[in-house]
Amino acid sequence: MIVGIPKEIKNNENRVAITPAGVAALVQNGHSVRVETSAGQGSGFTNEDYKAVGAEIVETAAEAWASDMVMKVKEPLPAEYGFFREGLILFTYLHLAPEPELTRELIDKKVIAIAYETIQLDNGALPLLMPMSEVAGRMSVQIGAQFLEKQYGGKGVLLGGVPGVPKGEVVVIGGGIVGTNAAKMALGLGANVTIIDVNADRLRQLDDLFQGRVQTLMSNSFNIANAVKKADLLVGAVLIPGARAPRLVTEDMVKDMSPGSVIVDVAIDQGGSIETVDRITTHDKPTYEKHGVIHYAVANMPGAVARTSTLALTNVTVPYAVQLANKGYAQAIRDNKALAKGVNVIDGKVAYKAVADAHNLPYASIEEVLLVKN
Ligand SMILES: NC(=O)C1=CN([C@@H]2O[C@H](COP(=O)(O)OP(=O)(O)OC[C@H]3O[C@@H](n4cnc5c(N)ncnc54)[C@H](O)[C@@H]3O)[C@@H](O)[C@H]2O)C=CC1
Ligand SMILES: CC(=O)C(=O)O
Repeated sequence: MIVGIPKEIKNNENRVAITPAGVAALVQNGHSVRVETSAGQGSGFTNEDYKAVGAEIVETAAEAWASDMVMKVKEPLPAEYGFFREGLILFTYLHLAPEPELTRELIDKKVIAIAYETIQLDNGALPLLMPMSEVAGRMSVQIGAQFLEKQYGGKGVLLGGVPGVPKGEVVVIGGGIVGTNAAKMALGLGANVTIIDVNADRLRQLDDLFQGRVQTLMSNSFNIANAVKKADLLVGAVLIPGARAPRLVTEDMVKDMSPGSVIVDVAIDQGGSIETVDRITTHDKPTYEKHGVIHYAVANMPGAVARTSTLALTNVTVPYAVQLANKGYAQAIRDNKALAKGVNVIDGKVAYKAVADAHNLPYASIEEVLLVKN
């Protein structure tokens, strides 16, 4: 199989979908890899690094896309839709629930679109989302701490406080991978931390993990309103896999926050969990202010720490890419239930229920689609 690696084109997206180690793994399995020139630059990998392990360097995005399978990091942007074609395997983050136009293009062009973020193990874990959630969760607090500084428009609160002065209040909604990593960083800085989740078992685990050093709260609008009101830094970290993020923090709750507080809505890639997060921001201009509160809503946070993120991402994506390349997508999906859950669009049908529901489109299970192919 020929595997293509285009250069990422999203604002400040410095990650790349494969490292030289990943190229080596595919080449050892008998595949060819085309890497668009300088695709690895932002992550510290040169064309020569890729050539040394057997990749072909191609000059244009079109040449990289003219492959059997394209691996990317971020969802394709409109400038890339022209490269879609029937039978192309696209293996990348897709976040289709808030992206009707992209969903329609993938359906119409009959792309086999496999989303990193919905590949799911039997225990519910999302192994290809996890490393980037670890990165974004950790970043959310360092970013929030920065924007709380006066010169960035913040209220001038140091999250750890100092002896004799109150600590900052960090409220995290969603106690999964992003939320846990945000809490670790916030505790490390010495802040008071509250984690809100809808899953009582998860709250128990968090209470054990942090040995009572965080306040856990059941997610309901009463608890959220009270917690948000006192937050210096609010981190949005909820997820219902594949679905549009639930809007848990209302505009009125944001109005109740004190001026100069900061919201980091990590869940923006699934549409955002806070009512006043009404746009996606970029690393170039990461924040806007509403009701006196600073809002940060960058959908590719890990792109800013690309070296770490590319290594962490490709550690988990490449083994699945090798399966897809070795077996072909249909057999790979039949053999690997976790991978099958990654299929969002195939043969012009939406094969992930939450995505179909988000767009009021018909849903066809992957089993049905594969049966027709037999
Ligand atoms: N902006 C960015 O650059 C990045 C964004 N993300 C996003 O961050 C979000 C969180 O990801 P993970 O932590 O990996 O997900 P996760 O599945 O590990 O955790 C989500 C948590 O939300 C909780 N939850 C669901 N509904 C809730 C509700 N109504 N109230 C309170 N909690 C609720 C779940 O019980 C779960 O514990 C996702 O949208 C993910 O795509 C991840 C990485 C980078
Ligand atoms: C998860 C995701 O969307 C990202 O890492 O950019």
